[in-house]
Amino acid sequence: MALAATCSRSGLFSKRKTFDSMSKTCLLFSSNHTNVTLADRWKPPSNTWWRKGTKKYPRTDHVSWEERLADVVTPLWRLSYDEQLELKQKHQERILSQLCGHLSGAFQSQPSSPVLNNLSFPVLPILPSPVRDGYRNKSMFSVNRGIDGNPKTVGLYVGTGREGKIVCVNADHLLNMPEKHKLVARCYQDFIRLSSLEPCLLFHTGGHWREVTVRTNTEGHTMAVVYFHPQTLTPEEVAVHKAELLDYFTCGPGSVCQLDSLYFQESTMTRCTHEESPYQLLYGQPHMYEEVLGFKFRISADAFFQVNQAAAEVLYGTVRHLCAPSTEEGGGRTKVGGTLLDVCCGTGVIGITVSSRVDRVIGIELIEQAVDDARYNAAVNNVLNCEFMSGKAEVVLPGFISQLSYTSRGLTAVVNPARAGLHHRVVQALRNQTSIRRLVYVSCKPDGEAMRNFIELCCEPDQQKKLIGEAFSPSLAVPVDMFPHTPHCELVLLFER
Ligand SMILES: C[S@@+](CC[C@H](N)C(=O)[O-])C[C@H]1O[C@@H](n2cnc3c(N)ncnc32)[C@H](O)[C@@H]1O
Repeated sequence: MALAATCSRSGLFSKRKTFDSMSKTCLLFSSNHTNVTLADRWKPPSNTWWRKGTKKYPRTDHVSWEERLADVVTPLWRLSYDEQLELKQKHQERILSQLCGHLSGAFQSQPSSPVLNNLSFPVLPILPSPVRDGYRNKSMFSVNRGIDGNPKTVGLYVGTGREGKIVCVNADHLLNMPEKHKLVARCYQDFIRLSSLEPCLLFHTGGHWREVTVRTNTEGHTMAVVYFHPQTLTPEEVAVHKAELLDYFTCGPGSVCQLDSLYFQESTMTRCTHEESPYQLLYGQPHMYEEVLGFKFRISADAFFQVNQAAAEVLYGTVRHLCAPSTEEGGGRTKVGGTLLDVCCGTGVIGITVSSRVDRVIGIELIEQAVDDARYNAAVNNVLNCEFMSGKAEVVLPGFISQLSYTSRGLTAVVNPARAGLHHRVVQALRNQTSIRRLVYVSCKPDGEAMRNFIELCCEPDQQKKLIGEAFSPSLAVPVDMFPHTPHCELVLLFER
């Protein structure tokens, strides 16, 4: 499909093209892929084997561990950025083609269904990330055996437990990693090598030092969170090692990192929330702050924030436009009004950036710290029409959605779940609240569980699945590149009915 070639990749709201004019210039979605391009030929590099003739050999002997790590974490690093975008565009088109395939099958018995008639919808050209290298504002480094066998190595993994071989490789050469994150990882490695405690490689085999997460913001502020398995240590013994860690990063060699916050979490599970095991502030500021579309956001250690701040502005600008497409009239923006339901709202970024265009925003979020941030963020930005509810959306939403009275200006939903997608009960609640005419789905993995959600939003009414409300139809797709050098991107999909 020639879509990527025919549409400009200038920013969504660039001076040359407005959002509306771009959607008109794009070809309509079609599943006929005729042009074979680099994007079609590209295959992810195999990290375990290389081929010579018909034989396969383990790759360890000719490819460095660093190169193998780059192939795992940033598999597109050998391609130019234009080639990367072309590849991602094709990939998103294939996913949308699958969705259309499912839906056309599902509606075969109803040839006059509006969903079937609306299966040609525009897919805009992928919006590029304004920053391509060193863009990550959050990195998590593991601790495990390095290339030289040293178990106190801090980096990222190559290989899997299933293959029986995991090697922890320093991440210094990765294109998406900022210098500050590399520096903190190196210092943490030096620290644990000095420590008398062992690293925790497998929970059941003992050891204490675990991952470190590093977060930075546009102003260069840095937060580090060190995860620690207490095993059988007493609180007094743990306190000694916490003090050593603090001393190392504030007065010792680690002070070169100039940390603004140092957190410590004693955790016996892969991931613990603040409620399960508190994030203990050893030093500095409790929060990070970031600006998005002119609003200031507080981000707690436990809260989600998009990993690429510059691209997040592009994403949230797109989402705002699709949630509340206000127009400029007489020098000012006309308000769209109505209520916006922000499901999986995190620190409230989507709701708050849309707030001036609607009458009311209701956000729902699982992580307590993120909900506290969202309430704080609304208040600090003087936004008075947002309220945030904490809990699982599948528990909270079905209870109150039917009480949302229909206002003449309507009800819009925006959902931005984690990779696991939305719980079936959330889809049911959204679909069966007929006041919702417009739904914006933001997904970082549209070919995973999100695809199941798309199908449930658009399939024929199904009494058994309690999907009773009128079906939605996809009407516009906008891929946004949040993760240069990787095959991933965000997909913003507008559904209407
Ligand atoms: C991809 S993040 C998006 C956050 C926010 N929309 C943003 O742009 O920053 C997904 C969010 O969903 C939350 N979440 C995960 N499972 C949830 C559930 N069952 N109910 C409500 N929120 C959930 C996560 O804590 C996380 O904050």
